[in-house]
Amino acid sequence: MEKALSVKGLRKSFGDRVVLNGVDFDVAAGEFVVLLGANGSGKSTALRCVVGLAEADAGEIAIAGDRAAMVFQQIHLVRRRSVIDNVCAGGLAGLPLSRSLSPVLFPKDLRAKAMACLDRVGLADRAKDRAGSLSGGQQQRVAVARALCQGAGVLLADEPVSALDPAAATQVMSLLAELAHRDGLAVAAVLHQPDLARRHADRVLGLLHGEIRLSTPASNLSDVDIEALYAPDRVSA
Ligand SMILES: Nc1ncnc2c1ncn2[C@@H]1O[C@H](COP(=O)(O)OP(=O)(O)OP(=O)(O)O)[C@@H](O)[C@H]1O
Repeated sequence: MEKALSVKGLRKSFGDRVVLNGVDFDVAAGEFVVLLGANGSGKSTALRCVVGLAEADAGEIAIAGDRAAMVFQQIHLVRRRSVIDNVCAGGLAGLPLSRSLSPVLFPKDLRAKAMACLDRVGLADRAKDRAGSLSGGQQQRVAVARALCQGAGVLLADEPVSALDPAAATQVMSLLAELAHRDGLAVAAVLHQPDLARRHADRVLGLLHGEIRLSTPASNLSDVDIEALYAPDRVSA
């Protein structure tokens, strides 16, 4: 499969704390990868380096089309604006400067693109509603639509379901899997739920002590793998 995202030798420290100590991984177009690891193992930092929110100390990051979009646990919609306006905001960077400066009324072509993204996440019928009136799960799907509106081939998600109830979490995970499998995006999500990774992802990567220590087909993820990531001292004792 074609690599859409390739990360090699990624290093990042905060002061004396080495968080990423040579992280290597790839995500192919059409693949859904989940990154697991204990609190503080550097999962978010790795995604933030890929999307450009943090600056890596060293390493190579290659992104097909040069652009990755990201969704977060904190959804950050503008609650008072309509759903469609929130999705349009994802496409602003793609407009010429003169058309992006006063986004009170978004251009017609951008609204059409945003509607297609909303349709993709199953929320076209809620386009005119206030974003704050949607449930948490629906808001996260709007955030995914906003990310899709950026037109990136790589979609990153940092704990996208941690604030959602089980049914909404399943819906968002199914959507991420579909975006990979049906639409050909490369999708990488940080999760704290190994069971959801098993059910929805293609491959699981495990981060420990600043390195990728596990790479396995998601359906093969074992309890021993999980224990080795979250309680390594117990496994080696
Ligand atoms: N901007 C920052 N300044 C200083 N330290 C940071 C910064 N961002 C992250 N860290 C530290 O880097 C380490 C890794 O953080 P990161 O958020 O990447 O971990 P994580 O695996 O995503 O954790 P969690 O599962 O708790 O979200 C932590 O020790 C954290 O305190």
